[in-house]
Amino acid sequence: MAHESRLKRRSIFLKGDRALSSDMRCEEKEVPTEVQKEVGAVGPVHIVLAHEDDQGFSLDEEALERLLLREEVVDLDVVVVSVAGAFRKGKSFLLDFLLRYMDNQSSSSWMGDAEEPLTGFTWRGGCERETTGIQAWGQLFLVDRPDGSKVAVMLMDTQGAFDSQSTVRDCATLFALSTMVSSIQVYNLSQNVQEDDLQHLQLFTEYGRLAMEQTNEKPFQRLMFLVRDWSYPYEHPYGLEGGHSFLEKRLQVTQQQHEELQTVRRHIHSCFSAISCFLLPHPGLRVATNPAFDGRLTDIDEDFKRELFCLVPTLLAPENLVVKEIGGAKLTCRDLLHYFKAYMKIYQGEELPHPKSMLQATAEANNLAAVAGARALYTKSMEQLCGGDTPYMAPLELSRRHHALRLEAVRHFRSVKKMGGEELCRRYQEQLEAELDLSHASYSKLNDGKNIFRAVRTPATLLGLVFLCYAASLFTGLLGARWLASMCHLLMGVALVALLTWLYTRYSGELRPLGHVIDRVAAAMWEQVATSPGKYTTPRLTRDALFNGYCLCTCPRL
Ligand SMILES: Nc1nc2c(ncn2[C@@H]2O[C@H](COP(=O)(O)OP(=O)(O)OP(=O)(O)O)[C@@H](O)[C@H]2O)c(=O)[nH]1
Ligand SMILES: [Mg+2]
Repeated sequence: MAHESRLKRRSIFLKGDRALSSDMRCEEKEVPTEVQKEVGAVGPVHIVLAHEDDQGFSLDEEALERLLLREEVVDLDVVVVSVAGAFRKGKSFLLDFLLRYMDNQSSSSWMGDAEEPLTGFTWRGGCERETTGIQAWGQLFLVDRPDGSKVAVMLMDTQGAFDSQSTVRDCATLFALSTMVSSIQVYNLSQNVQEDDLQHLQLFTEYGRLAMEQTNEKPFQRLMFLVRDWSYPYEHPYGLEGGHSFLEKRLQVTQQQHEELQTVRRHIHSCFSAISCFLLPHPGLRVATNPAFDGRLTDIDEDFKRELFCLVPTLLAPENLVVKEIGGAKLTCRDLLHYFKAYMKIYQGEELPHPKSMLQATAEANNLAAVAGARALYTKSMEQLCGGDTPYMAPLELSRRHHALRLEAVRHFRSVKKMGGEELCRRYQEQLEAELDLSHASYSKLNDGKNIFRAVRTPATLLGLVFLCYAASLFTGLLGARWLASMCHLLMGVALVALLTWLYTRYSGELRPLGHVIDRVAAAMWEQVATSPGKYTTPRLTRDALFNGYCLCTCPRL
């Protein structure tokens, strides 16, 4: 029965066929869903589509709904097994063996006939990438677990990271997404676990964690480091136990380690509830280099087959299946659909920062550090010159000193060695200059605030107005113009109330918007008087001169 289903699959998705031209292979990729609908055959389904020309990814909601909302699975707890890692490292090839196991769970000969080509998820030799976006197997497998519960198992294949067509953001998005929706993530590596593998895992999982709600729990479930082509069985034997001792050593945190190495390891431990490692031998030269290899078992080395026979049940045996949980709650297929949509929306939005390449991130960090150093230099000197505790300073002098210090800060910025080239350096220099100009504006305001005449401007204006109105009311009263005198009285009352209100706002710190309005009205009146031509001529006060206090002795009104 399982063999029959494999045959049906193969008749439609014979992937190892080297006779196919690359164009034909492209057409083949588009066919599955249509064919599936017509003849009811099962194949890989593109659930996350990768778009050309830097257009990012989109979720094929219909395809995902067809998969997860099927009557027989919709309310079952879901187990999601995903394989992710660098491109061209045998991920899809491995997934096809996982498929064989799921197709034939109860048989010990699940690996299939010796001469049967390997089919299922598209795999092939060559150096160009094959899988794009995220693909799921077009059928969820029903499994009875030892505790009597029934679960639905979904197998997921992911676009390989670091191919020459994807940005760091693309790789991070796909890896993060597959980690977020899977309960078992297989991190597929070649030959060893290198420090950069751990750093990428850190970057990608952090990108995933960022898009999830913050909880104290570990955000992801099971992670398996799967090391392909392991060549040192004399140090750590193949399989799970060798993997365990190897990984323990690799992820060990010691006080002697540099902080950077410790952080990476702590981060990985903090992200997953369970971490394991499996060391898989090389499958043999026919698998790796023969263009006519179609996946048949006779062409694969015995060591590889023996270890594969142990690896697959480690992931998929009923007792080893892990139900997908988010925030401690188990997910059904229906729940998974909602989470998938929600996560996809977050990655399509703009609120998440863009992960960058190592050089780009380092260059930006260099430039930012240089900007910070230059800004600190400027701020320190300006604080000494016109900080909160220093006395009022002539604005022209302040402006002159600002320009000198700004020049010095820019010179300091340019003298620091930075990565990223002239273009990036210029961009950050412009940012620095804009920041220093802003700082100058706030220092100028602070300085203005220290000018005693500016501080008393509002009460002086209002008091002046009160006296003026009082004098006018007396004068108009004497002349017999009683209504005019009443108007002057009224105006005097308004000015008095404004003065008292202003004093209250300054004393209590309450009703600040009202105090601000009174300040602005008083300032407008003051300026009106100060700049009225012809009335106050000797000397004519400019606004700056007035507040500078430069012309104090020659200004009769002050
Ligand atoms: N060296 C080596 N080659 C393998 C192994 N498993 C599969 N291959 C070969 O690696 C090649 C690529 O296999 P795929 O399964 O298409 O690789 P992939 O990681 O899915 O590639 P992308 O979809 O492009 O990311 C094929 O020629 C396989 O025969 C392995 O364990 N070691
Ligand atoms: Mg692939």
